[in-house]
Amino acid sequence: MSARIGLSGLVSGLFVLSIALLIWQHFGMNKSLLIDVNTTLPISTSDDRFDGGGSIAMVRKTEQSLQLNCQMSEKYEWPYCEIGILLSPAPNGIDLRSFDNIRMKLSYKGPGKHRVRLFLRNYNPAYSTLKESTSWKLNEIQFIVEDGVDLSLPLHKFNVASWWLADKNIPLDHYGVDLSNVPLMIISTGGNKEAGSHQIDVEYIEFQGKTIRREDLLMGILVLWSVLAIGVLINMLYQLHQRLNLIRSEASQLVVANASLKEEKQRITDQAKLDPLTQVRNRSGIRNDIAREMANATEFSPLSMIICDIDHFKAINDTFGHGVGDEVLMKFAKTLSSHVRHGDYVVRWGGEEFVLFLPHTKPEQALQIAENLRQTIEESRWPSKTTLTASFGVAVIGPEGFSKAMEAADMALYAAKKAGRNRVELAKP
Ligand SMILES: Nc1nc2c(ncn2[C@@H]2O[C@H](COP(=O)(O)OP(=O)(O)OP(=O)(O)O)[C@@H](O)[C@H]2O)c(=O)[nH]1
Repeated sequence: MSARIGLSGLVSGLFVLSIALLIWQHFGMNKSLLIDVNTTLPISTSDDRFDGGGSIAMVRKTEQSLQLNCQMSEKYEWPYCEIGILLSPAPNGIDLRSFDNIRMKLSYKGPGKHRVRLFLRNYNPAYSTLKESTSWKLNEIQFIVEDGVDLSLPLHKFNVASWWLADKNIPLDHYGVDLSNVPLMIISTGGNKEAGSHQIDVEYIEFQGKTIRREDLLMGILVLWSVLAIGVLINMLYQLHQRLNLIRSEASQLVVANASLKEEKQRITDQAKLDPLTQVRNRSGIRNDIAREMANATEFSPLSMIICDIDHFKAINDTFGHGVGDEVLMKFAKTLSSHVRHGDYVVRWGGEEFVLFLPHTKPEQALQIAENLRQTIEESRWPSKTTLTASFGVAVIGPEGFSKAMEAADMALYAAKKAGRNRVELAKP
């Protein structure tokens, strides 16, 4: 919850910051480079006499302007006079790319059209040499001066003089306007061939721009939003990873708990199948096993059963008490269990009566087992030095079913009891 509040706070904060920066950039963040009569930059003149012409240029500072006086002669095909202002000594010019506009106030007196050219010469070692300033790229713009009117020239309107490109054999890669390293600015008469006196007054020239360009600011804001988005994404992945780990650990705890519950359930189920006193099976604990053994039994490999009942057990209880009676029952069960095979079943059927189920055992074999048990019981030592005997009824669980076999075994037991006890009887077919 608090992370969500933190995130929405961050998004709102960044949104407000972005808007504030854009507004500030639009109305503020201004920078300028002003050149007027007070400039300390080195100023020079040149004219077409260098090219064989006869025009004479002179510059002076008046109270309000830099003044170019030009005695234009028609001797040269393209007569001109110009003022050069050294912005910075080559090869280190100034970078004008962060400016986007030039404001200026000029006035022009003289015959013909009052055209003026502004050159921004760019130095680049790829095509420029220090000695020859004509090798510096000729970025130019031409305009007509209206006296006393402020002019505004966007820098993107400049182009490179085509005659200069041809004259200097400039490779195609360098054809475009380049204002990244400008040492020299030139104000020149522009294509006006009328002979006579021409006067250009430069009141000021101001390069205007923004300390941060709109494109750069937008890029910066985009980067900020991208960083935020990536941060949020990484945080979400981290949170998901943490939750996944938590779920995994909870799942493994559940697996452990489930396994121990299963164990406990199995223990309780097993316990429920046992007689609590003697720890042999009880009746309900044998049901499924007997059903299975009956299904597996065949005529040649039958399932036999022996019912055995302690003789005169009541007398033991009466003589020695129930505690001794219990001890006798426990030892009796142990004796039965230790004298049958693994895979046979010993069940306390109730009171002092036990039933043995013997898979894959024929009646004569069951009879022999019962006889062995009878002898063992008779010969064993019993608690309180009492003597003990038991009677046995043997039967086979045949196709007639369990109840019939149980009935037959019970009758055999009854016969054994009737015949004097401590005997084994086989059920009548
Ligand atoms: N100590 C003890 N006695 C039990 C338990 N279950 C049954 N008895 C006793 O076992 C005795 C069984 O007596 P009877 O059914 O008369 O049989 P008997 O005395 O063995 O006589 P016969 O079977 O005819 O030889 C009763 O006194 C029951 O109280 C038990 O868990 N512990």
